[in-house]
Formats: sequence, C-alpha cells, structure tokens
Amino acid sequence: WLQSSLSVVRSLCVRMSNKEKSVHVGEECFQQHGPTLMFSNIKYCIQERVGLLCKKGPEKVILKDISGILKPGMNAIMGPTGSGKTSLLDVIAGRKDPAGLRHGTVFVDGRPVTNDLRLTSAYVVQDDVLMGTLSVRENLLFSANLRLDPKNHSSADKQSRVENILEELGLTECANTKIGTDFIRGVSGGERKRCSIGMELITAPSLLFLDEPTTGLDAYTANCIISLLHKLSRNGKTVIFSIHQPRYSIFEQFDQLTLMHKGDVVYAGKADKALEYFSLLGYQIKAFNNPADFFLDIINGEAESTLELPATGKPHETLITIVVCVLVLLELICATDAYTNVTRVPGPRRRESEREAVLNLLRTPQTSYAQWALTVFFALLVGLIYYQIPLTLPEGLQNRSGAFFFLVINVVFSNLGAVELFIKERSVFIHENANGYYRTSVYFLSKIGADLLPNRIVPNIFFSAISYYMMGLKPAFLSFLCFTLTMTLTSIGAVSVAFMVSATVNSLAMANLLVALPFVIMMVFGGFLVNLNNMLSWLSWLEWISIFKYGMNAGEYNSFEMLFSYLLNLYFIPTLTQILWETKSGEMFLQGQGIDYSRWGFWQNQVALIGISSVCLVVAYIQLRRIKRWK
Ligand SMILES: Nc1ncnc2c1ncn2[C@@H]1O[C@H](COP(=O)(O)OP(=O)(O)OP(=O)(O)O)[C@@H](O)[C@H]1O
Repeated sequence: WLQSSLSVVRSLCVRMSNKEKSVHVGEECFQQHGPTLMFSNIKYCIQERVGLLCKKGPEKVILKDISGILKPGMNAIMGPTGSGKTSLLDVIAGRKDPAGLRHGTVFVDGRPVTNDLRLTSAYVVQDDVLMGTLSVRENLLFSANLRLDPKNHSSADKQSRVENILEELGLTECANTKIGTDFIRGVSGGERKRCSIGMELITAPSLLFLDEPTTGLDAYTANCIISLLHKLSRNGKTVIFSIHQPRYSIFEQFDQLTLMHKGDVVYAGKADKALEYFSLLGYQIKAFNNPADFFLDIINGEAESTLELPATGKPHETLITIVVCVLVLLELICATDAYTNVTRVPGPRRRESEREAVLNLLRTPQTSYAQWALTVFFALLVGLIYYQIPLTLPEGLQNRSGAFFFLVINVVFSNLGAVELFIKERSVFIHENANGYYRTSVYFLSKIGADLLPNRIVPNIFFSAISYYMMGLKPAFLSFLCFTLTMTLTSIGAVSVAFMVSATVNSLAMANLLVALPFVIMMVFGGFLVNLNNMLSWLSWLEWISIFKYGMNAGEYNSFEMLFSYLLNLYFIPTLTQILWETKSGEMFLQGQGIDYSRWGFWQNQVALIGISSVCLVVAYIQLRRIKRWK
C-alpha cells in the first residue's frame, strides 16, 4: 500500500511539475478557453424494480461518490461497458433524473450549476435525432429558428450562423442533401453525426457534451469526428464525451482522461500522463499496444501489475480521492470567472417557436400514400359488395345494416397504423423537448394536426363519396354530408384511441395489442353482432363506450329516417316508393334496434363520438407530458 501510495504521490508531483509547462504548451494551440467543469462527491443510485408487479427492489449505486475536473479542451470519459460513463456524462450535463442523485455538486468555473445548464450547454445524444425528410441545411435552420431569440438574431443572422456551421463542420457539399429515412437514402453516417453536432452548435455553447460520438462509425469517420471536436475545443469549447475503445489516432487527441470502472473513477488527469501513472503502479504497456486498449485491460483485470496492490483497493481509492480533491481545490483557487462567458441561450421563444415548430413538423410528410390507397380500395370494395342496395324487403334492410357495420369496421381498423405516431419519434421528442426546442403542447397539437387532416379527414371524404353513391343510399346531398360527418367522426374517435395508446407505451408490439383489444370490444358491443337489448346488465355498459355503436346508429338513422326527405323531394324528386319504403320500414327497423327515433337520436351519436375523441386526446396529451425527459 505504502509503495503504491508513494508511486501515486510521485506521479502527482510529476504531474504538478509538468502542469506549468503543459499549460503553456496547451495555451499555444488554444485560441480561446472554454469553461472548467468540476464534479465532487457524485453518488447516483437507481431504484431497481423486481417481479411482475415491478415492486421496488434494492437500490443500485451506479456512481459511487466520484469527483473530478474536466478542463478546457478534449475530455474523454472511458471505461468498459456498464462502467457508468454515460451516467456520469448525463449527471454532469443535467440530463439524468435528479431523483437518483443522493449527493454531489457540479461546478462550472467554480460556480455550482443550476438546472439551466441544460439550456446553456449542448448535448449530442448517441443516436442521432434529426428529421430525415429535411436536408442538412434545413435541419440546422430548424434548430436556429427554434433556439435563437428573434429579438437578438435576425433571419439573416440565423442564416449566416447556419452557413458558418456548415463551413466549419465541412458540410457545405451535402448541405442540400436530405438526412434520410427508412425509405430515402440520405447523407453518410459521418455527415449525420456532424449535422447532429451542428444542431447543438447553433447557440454557440461553450460546453459540449457528447454521448459516444464515434459509435457506429468506421475508423476513418470516427477519426474525422474526433478531429472536428478537437478543432472546436481549441476555439473556446470544453468538449466532454464518453467513448468506448478508441484507436490510437483518436486517443492521442484527448487532453483529459477519466477512466471509469463499476461506477468509480480509476484515473482522472491528463491523457498523456495516464501511461506514466499506471507504470508507476507497476503496469507496463507492451510494445505496439494501443494505450486505450491497455487501460481497458487494466480495468478489466487482464493486465498484471509488478507491484502488489492492496487486496481491497480501498487505500488506493482513498488516495485517488485525495488526489482528485487536491486538484479540485487547486482548480477552485485558480478558477477564473470565465463562466460568465458561457453563452446563455435565451429561454425558448414561446410564440415564435410554436409557429416554427408547427410549420416544421407539418413539413414532415407522413406515410399517407398507403392510407390513401387503402381508403380508395376499401371504398370500392364496399361499393361493389353493396352496389345499389335494393329497396325490397328483406334484403334492403339486411344489406343496409350489414353495409354500415362493414363501413364502420373499415373506418375504425384502417386507423391501427396511427399507434406509430408518438412511438416512432419518441427519442426525437424527448431530446428536443428536454433541450427546450418547444413545449409538449406545441408538439402534440402540431403532430395531431399534421396527422388528422391529410390522413383521416380528407381520405374519409373520398371514402364516403365513393362508397355512398356506389351503394345507392339517399341521393340527397345533405344526407351525404351527414354520412360523411359520421364516418369522419368515427375515424377521429378510433384514431384518438390509437393516439392515446401511442402516447402511453413505448413499444410498437405492445401498442398494437393494446389498440386492437378495445377495437374488438367496441365491435362486439356495437349492436350488430349482439342485440344490445338482451345483454347481461353488468356487461351492457360497454355499449356506451363503443365507437361502433355510435357510428352505425348514426349511419342507419341517416339512411332510414325521413328527416331530410322533404329536401329529397325538393331537389331530387325521388319516387314515392322510395320515400315510403325508407320512412316506414326504416322507422320499424330503428325501433327494433332501440335507436332513438328523434332528431336528437342522430346528433347524440355525433356528440358521443366527439366526447370519446376529446377524452382520448386529453389522456394522450397527459401521457405525453408524463414521458420522462430524464435518462
Ligand atoms: N435508468 C437506469 N435504470 C437502470 N439501470 C441503469 C440506468 N442507468 C444506468 N443504469 C445501469 O448503470 C450502469 C452504468 O450504465 P451506463 O449506461 O452509464 O454505462 P456505460 O459505461 O455508459 O455503458 P455502455 O458503454 O454500454 O453504454 C449499468 O449497469 C446500467 O445498467
């Protein structure tokens, strides 16, 4: 223990004596200094859940009282998988749920940070969250429009910022190329990552956090990204990132290195001194070995020390803590007031950003083509099956009620795809909402608006027009309008149920299951498959929440009732037989079904459909608000 302690103290002395020299060497290449970030005694715990009922289990400590300094330049947090790199990054960047933080403080240039570090710093997540249908330039403009205050930044200013970032990140050539989606081939992985970084640089932050920026990139592209970060770090940005196993050309660009193992800091200091430090502890690197691999071998216990280390490792840990504390103290003493230089992003401009968010989100095309094709196909199918329904009994009545059941099934089940809406873009929403791009209400309304009009309302008008006139229902235009309204409200009711499920769960498989179940129950209690008058009383309440019931009742009422027959006479002069048939037989049929035979009997169904839709949409909004922004 004494030997290893002496080695560490010696290493500290070497580092301290080199400090002056390295600062000067460093200063030569730094054109501007970023802020210094310190974290002290961070302890972070996760409440584990056990069993099917997710009962509270034991608390798991994932960061164990750790401290360190992250200086202007390139700060790498390295360690094997599960060592706590991302957790540390998230805690110091203010992205991790504060409920798990037992104690510890983060300082930026000597001042304890508050919650608004999230708005003053930039955080690039591991999985790029970009809008695939927009080009690189449009994505950057999107970020600029939402995050820069129009009082201080004119459109020309925003445009010039975007152009500067494109230039700085080497994205000029692909500026007009779309990012790409599952269906569109877009920019390369490296360009994507650079665009993600650019989105965050728009506010000119001086603290830049990145979660594993090289993951998923080939060696050359990874090197380019790190070189880019290195360049940024020389221009007044403190770059802090987690990284898994960098190759040597990447490792040599690090200024500071924090090595982690099982939630503990094993080494925190200059990257180029780490080898020296471990050699003092008896670990010798083999020729041609990559230092980054060597450090991971040490952490994983695959490298052997020539010195006998304490079995528990505790004295060593204590010493490391003392060393880190001394460094923290020294830094605190030397800390400049540079934090005032941290660019504070103005709070997101509510009204402006809302307008921009709506506009930009509306520009994201939905997968409407399939919806439209499906709508026309089913309209033609219904039209052909029930082509010109006769007025003779009993087929006239049977076909009409069968047709409405089939119509409502089509309208309801064609909305199953809507469960994707809030699941597919959940990570984008969490990232943008946490970074203050827009409020939840803005996101919700723009997504709903962008979906309802092109995917539900307009296709339903076509669906109604094709099927209605092919089936040969009442030719009165007002009757057709009532039919279209019924089908549209039925569709909105069904899609609202899908939105509610979509905002509640985060797995598509689960969502499909949860949305199909209520639809099937609603179908059974719709009144076509079972006569609702003879139903078990304790089950019969389910009919009141059945979209099928309201859709079919309103449709049948509209088809059989003579409410508009005077208009029918007025405009279309139908045959007397038709009027008589539709009023007499229809009346009897409606009575048999227990459908209210009054004017309110028609409108109460529309009110009920609006009610169901409103409740589901409100619940969907509440569920969206409840989504955890924290990691
Ligand atoms: N929200 C959470 N819920 C449960 N466990 C968590 C949570 N966050 C972190 N952990 C656990 O904490 C430990 C550290 O996780 P973390 O993601 O920080 O590791 P990492 O070093 O970044 O790993 P990787 O390189 O695989 O991303 C892991 O064991 C992980 O399972």
